[in-house]
Amino acid sequence: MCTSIIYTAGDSYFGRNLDLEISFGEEVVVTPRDYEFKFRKMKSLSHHYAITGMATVQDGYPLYFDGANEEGLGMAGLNFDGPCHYFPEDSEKDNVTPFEFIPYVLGQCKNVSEAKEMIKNLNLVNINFSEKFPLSPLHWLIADKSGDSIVVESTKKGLNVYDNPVGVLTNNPEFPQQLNNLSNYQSVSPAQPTNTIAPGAKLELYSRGLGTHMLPGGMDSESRFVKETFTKMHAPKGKDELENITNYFHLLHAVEQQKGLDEVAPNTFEYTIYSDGVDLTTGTFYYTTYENNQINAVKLDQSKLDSSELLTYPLQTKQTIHYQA
Ligand SMILES: C[C@H](CCC(=O)NCCS(=O)(=O)O)[C@H]1CC[C@H]2[C@@H]3CC[C@@H]4C[C@H](O)CC[C@]4(C)[C@H]3C[C@H](O)[C@]12C
Repeated sequence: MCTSIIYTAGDSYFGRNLDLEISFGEEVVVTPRDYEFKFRKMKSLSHHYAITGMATVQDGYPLYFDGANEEGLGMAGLNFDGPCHYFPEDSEKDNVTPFEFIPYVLGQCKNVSEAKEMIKNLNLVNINFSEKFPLSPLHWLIADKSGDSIVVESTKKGLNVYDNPVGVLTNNPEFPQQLNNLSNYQSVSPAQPTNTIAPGAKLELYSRGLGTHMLPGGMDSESRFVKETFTKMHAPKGKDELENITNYFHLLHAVEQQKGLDEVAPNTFEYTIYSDGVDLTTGTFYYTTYENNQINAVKLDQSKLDSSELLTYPLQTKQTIHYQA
């Protein structure tokens, strides 16, 4: 399971929680403008927008989980096992494999509307990266620095693109159902409720925060979708980058999966391996890991972007405690 958001407060911040039981050796990877992206069925891209994100590099190829380009367009792949369906090659369409989808879009599009245009003729073709990295069932949140976002889902019906009015994506079910389910929680509120259940009876407001009493708190994707939407929609906007990025991580950590709570096989637990966020205006990439909740960052270094070599930054997973004298 995973959660991805776009949060606009001054700048826009885009990223996700990666919830899983194993790691793929992911690290922060910057793909400079002249790295040659080879595609299985499309012409390669020898010059493109630079991309920063979380990826595992295999055979010299950055397999991005999520990331953003230098123009402020971000994209994240989240598990979508069940409804997800990829198609055989279609000679009428632009055939892009799921593992190429992030570089294909972020390499060429500046914003959500350009991405929408590019996706119109796209076919997510069922070709895997390798035996070791088989096809994975994903859907994607795509967002830009204006705060706009869309969801892309490839199902038996075809390639579906949905406008996302809440800027949140988790996992199953299909996006229209996730949105529909929010109807059940319309009355969740930061304010204390008024008594509409039994207007004549005297009901005590025995606690603060009673307006959120019905807010779900489970690890499942529907619960996280509702909780994250409520949390993000009511998030304050800070006065500077430090406040905003601090708020941003509070938003993602609100749906963090702690170890021990989501058993996916006997005695094996899925948990939030990392949380990350890119400032879509400056390109600074921030992250925390389960082991280290200090915020780490990689600044976008303009002087290194006109190159063809990947830049990699291993995750800092050691917690540092600031002992006071
Ligand atoms: C599993 C993760 C989603 C997290 C999640 O939702 N976990 C629920 C698990 S559970 O369903 O609850 O058990 C997703 C998110 C991004 C994915 C990588 C994308 C690049 C590459 C694409 C290739 O084609 C296959 C290998 C590849 C490295 C992918 C592996 C894996 O698929 C990643 C990590």
